[in-house]
Amino acid sequence: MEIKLVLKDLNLYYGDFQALKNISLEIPKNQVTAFIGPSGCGKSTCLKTINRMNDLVENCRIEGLAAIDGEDIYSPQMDVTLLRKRVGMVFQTPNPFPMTLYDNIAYGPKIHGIRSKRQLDEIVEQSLRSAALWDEVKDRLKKSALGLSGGQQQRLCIARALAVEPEVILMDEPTSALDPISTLKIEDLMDDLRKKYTVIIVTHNMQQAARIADRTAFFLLGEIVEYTDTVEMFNRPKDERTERYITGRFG
Ligand SMILES: Nc1ncnc2c1ncn2[C@@H]1O[C@H](COP(=O)(O)OP(=O)(O)OP(=O)(O)O)[C@@H](O)[C@H]1O
Repeated sequence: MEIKLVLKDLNLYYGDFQALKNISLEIPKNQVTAFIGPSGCGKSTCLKTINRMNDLVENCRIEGLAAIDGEDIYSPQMDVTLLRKRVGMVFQTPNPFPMTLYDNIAYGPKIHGIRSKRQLDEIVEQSLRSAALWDEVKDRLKKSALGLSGGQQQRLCIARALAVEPEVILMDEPTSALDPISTLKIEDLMDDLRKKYTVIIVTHNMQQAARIADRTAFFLLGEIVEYTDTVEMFNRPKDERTERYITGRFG
C-alpha cells in the first residue's frame, strides 16, 4: 500500500484556540478516506491543511509536518498554485462559476496553459464523463451552469476539479446540500474516482462513510481518536468514544 499523504504531529491554532492537536495520519494512495466526528471537532480544518487553504486565514498557525509524496507541503519551496492543482477541492455547497458548463471546466486547464480547442473539448468531455454527468448535459454545454439542478451542479464541480488532473481530491461534505438520489450518484462515483485519485471526504453521515470509505478517521475535539479500516471501525471500534459516536449515543 503506497502512502500518498502524511500528517505528523500536526498542531493548528486559530489565534489562541488550538483546533488540531497532535494529528498523525498516513493516507493511502487510491483509496477513499473519510473524516467523521461531531461538529466543530476539526475535520474541515484538517482537510484544508492539505491544500493550504488555511493560508488565507489570518492568525492561523501550524506546527508539525504535512507531506504529499514525501514533499513538505509547508516548505517555502512549495509552489502553492501547483499544490492546489495537485490537490483539488469540492465544497459543501455546489459553487459553479456563473458561466457556461463548458467554460466552468475549461477554466482551470486554460489557466494552466492549454489553448487548443480540440484538447479543451476532449478535457471537457472526459471530465464530465468521469463525474457521471456527460449524458445529462452533452447537449447544453454552452448554457449557463447556474441552470443545472443542485446535484448536477455538484457533479459539475467534481468535473471541474478533475479537469486539471489532480492527484488528490478533498471533499468537504459534498452531499450535505443534495437530495438522496443526487447523493447516491455522487457516492457511486467514488468507486471510479479511487481508481485514479486519492480521495478524502468529510461527512456527517456515518452510513455514507461506511458505504464509500476504505479507511475512516474519527475526530473529537481536535484530536483523532481512532483511524482504521472502515469495516473494522464500524464493526469493532477500539475506543469507547468511537463506539458511542457511531452508535449514536454521543454526548
Ligand atoms: N477561520 C477560523 N477562525 C477561528 N476559528 C475557526 C476558524 N475556522 C474554524 N474554527 C474553529 O475551529 C474548530 C474546528 O472547526 P472545523 O470547521 O474544522 O470543524 P468541523 O469538524 O469541520 O465542523 P463541521 O462538521 O461543523 O463542519 C471549531 O471550533 C471552529 O469554530
